[in-house]
This record gives sequence, structure tokens and C-alpha cells, in this order.
Amino acid sequence: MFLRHLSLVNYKNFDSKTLEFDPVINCLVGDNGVGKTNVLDSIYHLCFGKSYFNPVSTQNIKHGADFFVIEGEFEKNERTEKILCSFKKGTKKVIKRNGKPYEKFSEHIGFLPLVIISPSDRDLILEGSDTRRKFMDGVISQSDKVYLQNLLKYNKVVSQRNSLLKYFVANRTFDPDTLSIYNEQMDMLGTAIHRKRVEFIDSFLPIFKEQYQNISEKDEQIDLSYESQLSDDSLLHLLKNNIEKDRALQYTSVGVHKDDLSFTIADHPIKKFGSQGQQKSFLIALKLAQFHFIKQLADTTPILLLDDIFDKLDENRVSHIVGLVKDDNFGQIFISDTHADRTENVVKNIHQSYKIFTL
Ligand SMILES: Nc1ncnc2c1ncn2[C@@H]1O[C@H](COP(=O)(O)OP(=O)(O)OP(=O)(O)O)[C@@H](O)[C@H]1O
Repeated sequence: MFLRHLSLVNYKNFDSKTLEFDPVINCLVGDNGVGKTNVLDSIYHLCFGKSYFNPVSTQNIKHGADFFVIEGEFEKNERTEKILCSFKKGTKKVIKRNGKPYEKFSEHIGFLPLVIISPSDRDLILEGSDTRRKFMDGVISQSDKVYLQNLLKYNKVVSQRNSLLKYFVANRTFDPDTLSIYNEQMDMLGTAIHRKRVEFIDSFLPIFKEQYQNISEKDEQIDLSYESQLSDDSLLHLLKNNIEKDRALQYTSVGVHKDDLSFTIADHPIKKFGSQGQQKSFLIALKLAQFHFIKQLADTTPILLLDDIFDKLDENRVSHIVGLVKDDNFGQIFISDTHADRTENVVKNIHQSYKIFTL
């Protein structure tokens, strides 16, 4: 799969911009702040219906304007797919495929698989568990529609249960029967989500370890494991046992919305004990593993966005990653960098078609 054509109107710093891409390698070069990342983000937007960097849609509109439009023409399995994503202040965002609007954006997720590697990936190591859950959910959802639907339903039930717990306190009342309806729904959906996450980690872990060894070129013992309260107990049981705590907190303190991934090197948390280089390799390996995992399951090859990749890796390692396009049926890569020469050096040596865009 590849993106042939992109057109932007009022998207972040662009008034109007049209780009015709190479099917294999595309480099966006220019000074800091010219909008290289914004172009990559607009491609992400077409595939996921939202920005990777700023989920507040109004903030993706160019300052002073009141709407944005992103249009892309993809070639997928010998068909042209025209995707349009538009948003006007005060209205709902619209995503259309070949002129037909999606009723639910979730139906679009996974149709155009894409993986982005960016400096903000460091949040996966440094920030709270929600960033790691989002990563895991993002990978699974691109290839499993049922999982995504279960997740959306689960989140809705948790939020309804939380409202009920607040209502109990505000009105000095308690209704165990209504609460148990929510508990049962959470249990059914949460158990399915937990099972899928266990299966996912089982198949993802070997791919991740292989990618890490390729990048680090050293024999380091890294690990990734799934942590969930549901590993030891059923969710229904956990919810019942924690009811007094939940009533006091006025929110649901147990469930798969508390799951986490633990990242370690030599059995110690990478956040505290990994060097900068080890942390960077760990993050790149996670994202490349995501790429290979999705590729195995999708009906097409994901697009790979490499934002500011030289921030993470030296030239040799960047060459290694960009060189993956030489593999059969690899797909399309977009690279952003401030140094045109450095980028061209790397891509020239791959001996594949490429285009350089100076912004
Ligand atoms: N809604 C918006 N309206 C207008 N400009 C915006 C908006 N959102 C972001 N920008 C501008 O976009 C620019 C940042 O673009 P981007 O992050 O794509 O730069 P870059 O070329 O990737 O830079 P770097 O090399 O520093 O990563 C900034 O100048 C910022 O002010």
C-alpha cells in the first residue's frame, strides 16, 4: 500500500499544500518548525481519523481559520482509495472513503495500517500506564475489529459505572442491583480484552526481542511483560471485593483499564536502569515489532513514518531501518529530518526510488 497524493488546507501551519509522493521512500527536509512533522501527522490523521500529536481537533486547524481538510489518494491492493478528513469548528469531524462518509470512525481503523516512530515515543517509557495501554490497544485494534469494539464498549461501561458511584455519594444512596448490572457487563468485556492482550503479548514478544537484537547488536537481556489484576482473579470477583473502596473513591479502581506493560533490562525497569541508547533502541524495537506484527495480520503492508529518526539513532542504524524497504513487499516510508544531505546519503545507498521534499 502507498500514498500517492496528499493535499492539505488550513492544516496546522499550512494554508494550502499539495504533495505527490514516491511509492517507496519520501524525505521531508527543512529547518525546525517548517512543518515536516505536521505533514507526517496529516498522513496519520487520514489513517486513524485523528492527530498522533494533538487529539484536540480545533488545535489542528490553522490559527485564524475555522476548518481544515486533508485529502489523500492511496493505492491499496490495486485499487485507488480516496480518503478525506475534514473538520469545521462547532461541527463533527467527517471522514469519507471514496466519497462515502463513515458512520463510525472505528470502522476505518486498520483499513490503512500505519506505524509512526517519533521522538514522543519516549513517553512510552517515561509516562504513566495509559500511554502503554494505548500502544498495546493501538497495535491490536489495527488487526482486530472485535477487540476495538469491546474496548470502546468497556470504556463506556466504566464511565457509566463511575457516574453511578458519584450519584450514590451525591444523593446519599446505594443501589447494589444497578451496580451489579455494570459489574457483569464490565466482567464480560474486560475478560475478553484481557484474554486478547495475553494472546497478543505471547506473539508480540518474540518479534520484539528479535528486533531489539537487530538494532542493539549486543546480547542484552530485555523483556516486556503484561501486568493485569485479572491475571490472578476474575474481574467480577475483583469488582465485588473492591466495592467499598470504589464507593469511597467514586470511581472504578479495578479492571483492564488499570493494566500496564512492564519494560525491563536485565530484570530491572528500563526507565530507571536503561542508558539513553538502550531506551532509544528499546523504543525503536517496540515500533518495528509493531510494524512486523501488523504486517503479518493485515491484508497490506503498513506505511512507516519516521519522524526525526536521527534524534534516536546514528546514521548506520537509520540506514539499517530504511534498508528494510529492500525487503520484498516492504511498503512506503516517510522520513523527516533537518539535514537534507544526511538524509539523502542514507536513502541514496538503498538503491530504491525516492523523492526529497524541501519544506
Ligand atoms: N494550529 C496551528 N496553526 C498554525 N501553526 C501551527 C499550528 N499548530 C502547529 N503550528 C506550527 O507548526 C510548526 C511546527 O511544525 P512541525 O512540528 O511540523 O515542525 P518540524 O518541521 O517537524 O520541526 P522540527 O524539525 O523542529 O521537528 C510550528 O511553527 C507551529 O507553530
